[in-house]
Amino acid sequence: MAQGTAVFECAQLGKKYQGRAALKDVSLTQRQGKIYGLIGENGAGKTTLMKIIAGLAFPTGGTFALFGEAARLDAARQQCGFMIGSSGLNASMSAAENIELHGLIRGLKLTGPEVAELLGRVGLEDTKKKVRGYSLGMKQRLGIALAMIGYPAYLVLDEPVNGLDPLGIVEIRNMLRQLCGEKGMTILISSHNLPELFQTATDYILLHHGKVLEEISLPELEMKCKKYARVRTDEPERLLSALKSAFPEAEARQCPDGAIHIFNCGDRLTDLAGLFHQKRILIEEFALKQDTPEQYFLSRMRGENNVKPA
Ligand SMILES: Nc1ncnc2c1ncn2[C@@H]1O[C@H](COP(=O)(O)OP(=O)(O)OP(=O)(O)O)[C@@H](O)[C@H]1O
Repeated sequence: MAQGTAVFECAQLGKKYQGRAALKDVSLTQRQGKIYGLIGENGAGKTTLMKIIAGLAFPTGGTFALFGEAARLDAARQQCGFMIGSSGLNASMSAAENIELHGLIRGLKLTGPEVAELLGRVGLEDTKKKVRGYSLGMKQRLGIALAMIGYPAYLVLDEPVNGLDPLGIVEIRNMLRQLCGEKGMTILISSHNLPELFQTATDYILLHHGKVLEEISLPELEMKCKKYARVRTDEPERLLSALKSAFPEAEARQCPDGAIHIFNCGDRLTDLAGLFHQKRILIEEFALKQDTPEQYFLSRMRGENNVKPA
C-alpha cells in the first residue's frame, strides 16, 4: 500500500445510544504508515469510534470506509487487527494456544516460530502457564499480540498500555513504532496516558463530547507548544492593537481567565515589555510560559480561542 493512502475515512459519522449522541458529525481521514493517538475525556466517544471501525457497533449517521471500501467492510476488516475492551482471551489456554486459536478464527494456521515471534514482540515468554494465572499487564500484552496476528495493515488498540508497568509501557511503545516503520502499519491508539502517547503517535485526534475538536500532527503540536508570553491587562483591545502594529507576526490567544497568550514573539520579550510601557498599557501580569502537549489539549477542551490582534 502506498504511503499516504487513506486507510480509514469517515464523513459526518454519528452514533446515538438510546437517543443520546456518543459521536456527532465525525469526519476523519487516517493515512497509511501513521500512528494516530485518539485523545479525549471519559465518555468522549473514543471506544465508540473504534467499535464502529471494528464492526462491534453500527453508526446511526454518516458514512465510513476502510481501505477505500465502504460496502464490503467485512472483507476490509480482514486487513485489520483490533483490541477493544475484553480481548477474548481463553483463560484455560496458554498464550501460544490463544494465539493459535485466534489465528485459526482469522483463517491463519500459524507455525510455532510465527507464534513465538508474536509472543516475543509483546515481551511474553512461551510458557505452558494458563492465562488465568496472568497478571493484568501480561493479559494486556497478549491482547495486543492477538490483535497483531497476521500483521494487519491497520491496528486499532483501545487503551493498550492500561495496566502495564513503566518498563512495559516503553517496550510496547517501541514495538508499535518498530511495527509502523518495519511493516508500514497504520495504528490507531486511544490512551489516557498522554505523556506516553506523545512519545508514540505521529498524529493526534482530539474528541470532545463526541465531536472532533482538533486533528494535529506531531510537528504542528510541537509548534503549538512553543514558548509564549502570558499577559494580563484590563485594556486588551489597546494591547492587541499595539501588538498588531509592532509585532505583525504575533498570534494572540484569549483565555477564559482573561489573560492573553502571545505566540510567535520569539525572544523579543524585552521589546514586548518595552512596547507596552511606551504605549502606557497597564500590565497586571507578564510571564514567559510554555505549554506541554497535555496543557495544550486541555486548553482546547476548555474552549480557549485564537484571536487575531485587532
Ligand atoms: N452500549 C452503550 N449504551 C449506552 N450508552 C453507551 C454505550 N456505550 C457507550 N455509551 C455512551 O456513549 C458515550 C461515549 O462512550 P465511549 O465509551 O465511546 O467513550 P470513551 O471516550 O471511550 O470513554 P472512556 O475514556 O471512559 O473509555 C458515553 O456517554 C457512554 O456513556
